[in-house]
Amino acid sequence: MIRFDSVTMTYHGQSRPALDDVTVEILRGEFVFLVGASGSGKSSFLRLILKEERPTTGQIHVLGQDLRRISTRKVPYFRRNLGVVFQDFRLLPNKNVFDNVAFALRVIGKSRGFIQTAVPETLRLVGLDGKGKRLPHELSGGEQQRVAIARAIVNKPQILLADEPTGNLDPVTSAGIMTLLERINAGGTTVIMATHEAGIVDQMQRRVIELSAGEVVRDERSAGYGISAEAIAVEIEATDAAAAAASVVPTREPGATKGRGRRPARKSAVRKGATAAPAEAPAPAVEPAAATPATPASESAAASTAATAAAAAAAVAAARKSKAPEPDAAKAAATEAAEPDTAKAAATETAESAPAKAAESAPTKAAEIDATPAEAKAAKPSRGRTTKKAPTAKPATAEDVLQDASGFDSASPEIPATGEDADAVVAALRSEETAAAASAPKAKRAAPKVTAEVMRDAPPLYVEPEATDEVTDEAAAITAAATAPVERIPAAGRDDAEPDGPPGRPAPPASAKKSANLTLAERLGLRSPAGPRPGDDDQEVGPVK
Ligand SMILES: Nc1ncnc2c1ncn2[C@@H]1O[C@H](COP(=O)(O)OP(=O)(O)OP(=O)(O)O)[C@@H](O)[C@H]1O
Repeated sequence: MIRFDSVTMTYHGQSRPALDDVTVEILRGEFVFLVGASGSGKSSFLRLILKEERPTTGQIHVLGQDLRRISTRKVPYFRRNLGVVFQDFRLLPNKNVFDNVAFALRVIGKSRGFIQTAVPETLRLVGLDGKGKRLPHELSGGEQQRVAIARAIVNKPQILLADEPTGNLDPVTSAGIMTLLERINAGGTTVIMATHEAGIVDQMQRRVIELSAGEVVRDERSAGYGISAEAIAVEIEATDAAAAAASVVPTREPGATKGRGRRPARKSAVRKGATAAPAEAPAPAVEPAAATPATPASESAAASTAATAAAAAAAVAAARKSKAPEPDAAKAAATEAAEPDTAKAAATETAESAPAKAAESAPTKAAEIDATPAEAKAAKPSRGRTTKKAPTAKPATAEDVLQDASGFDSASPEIPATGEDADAVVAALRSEETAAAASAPKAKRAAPKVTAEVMRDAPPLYVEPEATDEVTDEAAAITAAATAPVERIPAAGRDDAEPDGPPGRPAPPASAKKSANLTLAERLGLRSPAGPRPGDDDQEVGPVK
């Protein structure tokens, strides 16, 4: 279904490839997690499948097509087989739920009748029945993501690509989204999801492809998030913090970060023991199918280091972004972040004071930076976590939606064939976006991570109807009574037989005579002949007399 053959992709102007000699095959119906540290190439992998980027070398086949052979003009049509979901939902803020989902269908020229059937059906599938008239800002984050998922699947794509779909959601809501994706996958859709959520990956035990510095370093069936992904994330963040510190503290201990420049994370993973958990034996080299669970001690050390590095980097970055004088505490913490021994102290110091100082001088900028003090604290009990960019639930532009949901590439001169005038739709949406900018939802902070416990305890998103319940049983009894075959008593066998039936036919039974005086509702069993019973709905179903 999807095949990468020795794919290397280097972005324009970059020296290091985002993906480096990647060869993988994903089969129809698989559920695949793409994991790896920030910058390891997950989004680039998804963009290549979408043909938003093209490989520098190597070949990609999707749905049996060599992507090199799909012309720019045909790309929108190719993308109709793919649904895409993002971390920041990308809904049209001034369109209600129904129209957000319908929009992609309108643009690709689906009939009004199709839309009227497909949209409610899909909303029901994602658990949003009855919410079609709500605007995105009237929904919770989880509901907004379900709208985005509904939009991605309404055209029944064969492949669903999800880039950090739970990154903006709290753990319980995230678990609900995962049950939804699982169900979509169970329906036959191939799902590829990039994520940092160790809890989700560990709990679901699906195929895991792990990237590190653009290379596939692990490809396991039924796997967890894996120690190497965590170690890489921790190491990179620590390195980032050290690099940030280096840039603001020109004269410091020469040995403090010697040889610790940003480097291929795979090598870092091998060195994890020396960096994140000095008390532990070095972690094993990354081998396919050889992920070893982290010991609690190494986990906690890793988490502390991650928190430290993240908080320090945030403080320094905030100060640098604001062009304000760097807070001393931030400098010190960032320097210390490179030293595992002082990680904990630095985390506390940084989390409590440095970002606060930085925020004083640049409140808006500081809010944009990842790893706030609260997050740094939240990171403590969890496994080594990365510090992704602070997710922002930004509203989509018309082009985004067209491109993401229906395969319209705004860079492409071609607009897919439409039932409505796509140009007009886009123009109208642009003006709506301008008006909506003021009411756009505020940026959210990253949610706490999903743990395996939360995944286990998450209520299913779909509530299957109860097989039996009181109302159903009662209704069934009434229906059975109303439709039960009438007992026919042969006229010859009755003493009181009256010759009132047509010759050759049995006379109507006594019950039939009696029923002649009943109302329609009574005859159908919808109303008791003895009058309403206690608790009966007193609405009339038919003429009483
Ligand atoms: N448009 C771009 N131009 C240049 N370089 C890019 C571009 N997009 C990504 N990169 C670089 O390519 C590498 C891989 O980035 P990518 O976004 O694929 O990583 P990722 O694993 O998805 O990260 P994250 O988890 O933070 O989303 C990074 O080094 C990144 O800086």
